[in-house]
Amino acid sequence: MKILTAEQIREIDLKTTTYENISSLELMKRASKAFFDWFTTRFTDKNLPVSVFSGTGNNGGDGLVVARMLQKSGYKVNVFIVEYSQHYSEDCAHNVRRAKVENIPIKKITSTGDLPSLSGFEIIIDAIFGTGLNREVTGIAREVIEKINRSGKKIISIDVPSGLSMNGKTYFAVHATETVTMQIPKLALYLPDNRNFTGEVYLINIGLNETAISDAKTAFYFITKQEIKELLKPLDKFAHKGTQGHSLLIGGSIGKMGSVCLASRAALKTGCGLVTAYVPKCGTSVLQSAFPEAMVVEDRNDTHITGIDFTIHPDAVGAGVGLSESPETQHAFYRFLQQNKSPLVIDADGLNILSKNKEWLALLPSRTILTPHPKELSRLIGVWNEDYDKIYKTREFAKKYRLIIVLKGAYTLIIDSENVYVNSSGTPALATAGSGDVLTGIITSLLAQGYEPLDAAKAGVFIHGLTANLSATKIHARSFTASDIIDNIGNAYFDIEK
Ligand SMILES: NC(=O)C1=CN([C@@H]2O[C@H](COP(=O)(O)OP(=O)(O)OC[C@H]3O[C@@H](n4cnc5c(N)ncnc54)[C@H](OP(=O)(O)O)[C@@H]3O)[C@@H](O)[C@H]2O)[C@@H](O)CC1
Ligand SMILES: Nc1ncnc2c1ncn2[C@@H]1O[C@H](COP(=O)(O)OP(=O)(O)O)[C@@H](O)[C@H]1O
Ligand SMILES: [K+]
Repeated sequence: MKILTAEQIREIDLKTTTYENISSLELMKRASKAFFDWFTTRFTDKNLPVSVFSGTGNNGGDGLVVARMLQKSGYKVNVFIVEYSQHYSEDCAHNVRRAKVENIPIKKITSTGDLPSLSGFEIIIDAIFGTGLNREVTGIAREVIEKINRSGKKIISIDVPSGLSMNGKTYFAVHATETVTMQIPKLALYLPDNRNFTGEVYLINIGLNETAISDAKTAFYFITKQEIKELLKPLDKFAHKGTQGHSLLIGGSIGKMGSVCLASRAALKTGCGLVTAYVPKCGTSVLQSAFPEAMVVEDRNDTHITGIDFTIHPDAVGAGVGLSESPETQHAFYRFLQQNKSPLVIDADGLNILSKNKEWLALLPSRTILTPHPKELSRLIGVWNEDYDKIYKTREFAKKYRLIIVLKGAYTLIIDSENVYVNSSGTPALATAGSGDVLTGIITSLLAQGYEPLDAAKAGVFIHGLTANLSATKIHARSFTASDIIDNIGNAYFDIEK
């Protein structure tokens, strides 16, 4: 699914009205009805007092239409118009008139003295600014937003939290508890810098014209379940373990053997036919008792890897989990990179070793997948100022070395030399020890099964996240562990194929 800019969305808006021969007012009604449906399925108690804060543009117009629909269906609604400009958009002005005729309580806020008490309201609907924001929020709009943010109430933003910049760092905006955005994902909603503004983000379909959307060019995408469903290959009736791919996981050192166990088990559970773990001697019995399905190739050294010599022919290699950064291991890793021809995933200490020896990056096969968390990324590419800067620097880095970067986070980003993909699955339950090791195993397995590196990264990240979504009502987020991710990979496949 495409992530688009405010300008592109405006164009799609316009094209929708032209192609479908409807007025902009009609489109506003469609959008507001979609929000109304979302709202009324979640908040069924019509006695909860609702306040709608509307601006004077089309986002405000949406707020007014929503207020009208809510009152008509029996909700108790009050509207506050934040008059930051005397100039109302045509559709907003129309809906102010309609709301007055329908006797909805409306109050204008033009100065500090007009600021209402919020204590009587349970829910605040924020429709002050949408994607039309084009400068810093000042004056009365700022005062209203400060008051809303201090209220401690549930704040539901229509389209975007008012004040959120669509193309740069945001310093001041509504702190929404939920953002209900209209059909097209906006990059700003998924950036960690904006986590205090967006709350939980929902996408609702408002019936924008599909041709208009497909005409829009972009380098930013939101990964959806449908897309992953389409890229997963069916299981061949005549499959046998030799046709399903052989994953090799290289890693582990004394005290850190769990990481390779997790990665190896995740690889097998993701569907490759064979898994071999390459570990130091101290890891052999650990691995074989924890995970009997795996084969083990043992390093000559006891506590950490010093050789990386093997005679098997893996279809993909995942290297780096629990590896350690001792000088002998670094040297072994260098020699491995010199010889390796298999598709490759590098994580954890593998990344740290590369950060210390940046010239080795040139040895990586084209489309190697690196899976850093933000700290590991900063060791590789240096520091950044804010999220947009981080994304562009990462894309440059991916381009320079022909890599695919999986930047882990609440919304994991997959970045190659051209495009940026935002993952849509996952919950904070994944913030648990070994979660990243499991991801390495999943992606390595998909690579071994013959998926293109970009597809392996997208599907792997999506499946990994989905295990947490599917477990949300069965395992409390606080007690969800990396092993629970592995145990739910099968459920994730079921859910995707549904
Ligand atoms: N396809 C879709 O998704 C659909 C979208 N729809 C809805 O339209 C929304 C976008 O509406 P919009 O373009 O009218 O802009 P909006 O955000 O309401 O701002 C209003 C005006 O405020 C002004 N202004 C800007 N910054 C300012 C500031 N800091 N302080 C003070 N003033 C400032 C600026 O005007 P200016 O002053 O620059 O002339 C701007 O034009 C969108 O988010 C969605 O809710 C649906 O209705 C239909 C389908
Ligand atoms: N709040 C969150 N929401 C969704 N996913 C998360 C969240 N926090 C962490 N994750 C995911 O969990 C994994 C953590 O990986 P990593 O930081 O390498 O952990 P570890 O080193 O413990 O294995 C990543 O895939 C990341 O995207
Ligand atoms: K808003």
